[in-house]
Amino acid sequence: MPRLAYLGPEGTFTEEALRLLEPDAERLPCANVTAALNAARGGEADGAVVPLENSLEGAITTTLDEFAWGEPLLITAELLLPVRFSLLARPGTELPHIKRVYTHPAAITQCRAYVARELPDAVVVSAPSTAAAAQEVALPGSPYDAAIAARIAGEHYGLVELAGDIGDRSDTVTRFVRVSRPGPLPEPTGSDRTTLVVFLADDHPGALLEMLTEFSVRGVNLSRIESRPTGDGIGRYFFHFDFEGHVADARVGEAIAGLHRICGEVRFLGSYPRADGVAPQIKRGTADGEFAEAGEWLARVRAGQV
Ligand SMILES: O=C(O)C(=O)C[C@]1(C(=O)O)C=C[C@@H](O)C=C1
Repeated sequence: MPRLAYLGPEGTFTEEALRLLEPDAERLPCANVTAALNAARGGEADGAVVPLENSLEGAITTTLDEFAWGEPLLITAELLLPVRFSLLARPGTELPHIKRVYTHPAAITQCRAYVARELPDAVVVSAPSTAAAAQEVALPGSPYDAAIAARIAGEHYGLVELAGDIGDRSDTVTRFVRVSRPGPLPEPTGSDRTTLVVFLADDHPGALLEMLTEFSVRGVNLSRIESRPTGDGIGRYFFHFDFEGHVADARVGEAIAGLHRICGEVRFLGSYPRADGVAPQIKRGTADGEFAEAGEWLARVRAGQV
């Protein structure tokens, strides 16, 4: 039974994602995303489950930066989890009494319209996670009047739901990934995704276009591109890419090798089955067989068999 670290305490969306990804895993709750990833890196856990992006808010930047700078980890699975937020309070609390709300920063951005409309005078304070907020609000002397968290967190910590589904959109989804220390990759399934971090060799006109060309000419469809500051000053960025396909696919392998030739550093973060099961459209001339046939043709040309 694998032991998986996650952003705790019990009742976070990350825990729900972990339970769906690995129902039989032993769960190790951690105080934050970095601690969960470090537990996986250090061997305290066999892996970790962390949020990577949200369909409304975008990237979870802590996760992106950990993947780029920390000890290498490999993504082995992904999951798309619908996220529904509730306003939770101690029994007896009424909406007009709520002056201090506690929740995770990702929930603050996703519930902005509700808070502005229903709690215009409330101060919203950042918590380590939505469940940590619910746990804190449940304490009798808590300085907070309400938490924004999953309904299940309210049930777990003995809070009542004052309002449900308070997100700005009711179709919001967070994408979670399971990571492990480097080891064998998941086998290609025909519906896979690959994730990379790329550092430029130098800053020059067309550097981004050159990277994108490596994908474009091989028919590799990107699903996410993100720039993150390197920390070396204004205007210095590295790039995160998600794209369709598995590194075992010829077009993907060739694109990554191309990036390795032209960029400063490429960090491979894994090839793993897509959560939505969608198979990529293979453009003419980019199927594995076509790459193999072209290689054989080139070998004949080089041997003078024209
Ligand atoms: O606080 C939690 O419950 C989490 O699992 C974290 C997190 C996030 O980091 O985005 C996960 C899903 C929601 O988007 C809100 C918070």
